[in-house]
Amino acid sequence: MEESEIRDRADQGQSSPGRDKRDSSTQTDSRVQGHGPRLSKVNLFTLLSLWMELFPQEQPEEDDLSQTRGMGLVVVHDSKVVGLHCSGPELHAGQAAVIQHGARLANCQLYFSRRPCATCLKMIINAGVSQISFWPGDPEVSMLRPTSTNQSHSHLHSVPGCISEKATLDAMATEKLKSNSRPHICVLLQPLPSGLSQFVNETSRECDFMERATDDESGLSTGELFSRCPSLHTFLVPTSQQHQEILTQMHLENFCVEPYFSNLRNNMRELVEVLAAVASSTPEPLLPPHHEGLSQDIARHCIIQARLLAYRTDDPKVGVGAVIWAKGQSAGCDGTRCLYLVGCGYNAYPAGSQYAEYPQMDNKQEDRQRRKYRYIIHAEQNALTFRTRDIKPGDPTMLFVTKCPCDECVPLIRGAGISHIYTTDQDRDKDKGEISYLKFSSLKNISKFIVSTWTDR
Ligand SMILES: O=c1ccn([C@H]2C[C@H](O)[C@@H](COP(=O)(O)OP(=O)(O)OP(=O)(O)O)O2)c(=O)[nH]1
Repeated sequence: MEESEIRDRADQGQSSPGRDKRDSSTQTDSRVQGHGPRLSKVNLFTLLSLWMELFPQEQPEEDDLSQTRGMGLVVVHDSKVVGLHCSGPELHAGQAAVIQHGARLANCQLYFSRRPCATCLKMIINAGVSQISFWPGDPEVSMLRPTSTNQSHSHLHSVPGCISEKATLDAMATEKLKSNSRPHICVLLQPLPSGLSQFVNETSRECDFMERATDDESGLSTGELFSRCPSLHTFLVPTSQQHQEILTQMHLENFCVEPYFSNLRNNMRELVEVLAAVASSTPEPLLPPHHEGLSQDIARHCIIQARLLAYRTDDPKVGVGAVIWAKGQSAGCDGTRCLYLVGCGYNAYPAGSQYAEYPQMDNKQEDRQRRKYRYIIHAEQNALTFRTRDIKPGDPTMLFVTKCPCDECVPLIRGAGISHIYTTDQDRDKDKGEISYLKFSSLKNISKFIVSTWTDR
């Protein structure tokens, strides 16, 4: 369908500031030039949507009889993430977004981890979103699952040619909604920039979490990392035949033509592998028994979100990601229960300056005017500046950040009313001249959890 598209080039039609800057003639530091590639926005939003589908649930939300799968959803406005949602026991992710954002969904772009069902789609279209993108795997109303048996989850791959009437009717309705609606409904799937998989793999192995979690397993291959996260298999349709059948039912038969089909499956697998590398190198925290914040699995889930955001950094050398969640007074309407997103970000040059020629060098550059520190907005600063909700004094508000907050950020975090910080020991208590990390340790009245050991200090 012409509304559906697969982009063949990462960041096609968009600038790639990090790479442009790295190639510029002002680069003199070999470490800067050697920095890895970055995630495109589309890839970042796609990965966050897949990861949201796996948000830890109190009880499994999937209902074999209803055939409806849980889903993840990222709501984006002006290129900023304004909502992270997942399906819960009562509401689908799309419905939850309508309830939480209402008419503010107008002109937003939505990234779903599956093609949403007609029930969600009609409400989202009605809210006036500008674009709906979905992962081209098994849709929300599953086409892999047999209807009339009580087969377990593990059998749902193995039934080709068994698409239920419910799934077929849903596919027809979604197609009708799609062809009669204003928003652009598409598959936005970009290939990873070359070298990104390897970069994520290497940095995951080197990161604090992996070193401490699995000292003896530093040689794990991507495949092995992948096999440690079996839940990620849910995003890949097991056989080519089943996948083609599903795409055809979704009126995406043009995706079944070679070489596009093989490219599609390959791109999907590579993206899931990135998620596998990041997720499998982040162990569950060992939070102390008296801990009043989040459960271990939710804390881990959020730090993985921050780690994904870090791969979108503008800094040619150090990526930092931050995400802020708050706990409301009453149970929320989606699978995140009482938790709602406040904001998220990564370290980058000021918004809108992708073509600007800002200094990028670190402390090793003797000419201080060419150092980056006075120009880069820190991950926490972006998360706070572009927050989608106000921080309410009564609601515990949790910052997850992949690097120890520096002295520039600590007063902002305190001033904003953050009550819990989950971070790492990286550079803590160091004074590096242009940037120092001395204030964090003496920060009072905020609960601090250090990821390297995942204890409170
Ligand atoms: O709380 C913080 C602290 C730092 N940063 C970002 C800002 C800058 O983009 C980068 C600086 O990283 P670092 O302190 O590691 O300095 P470096 O000179 O780039 O690296 P290093 O001194 O570790 O070699 O991290 C944040 O986003 N949040």
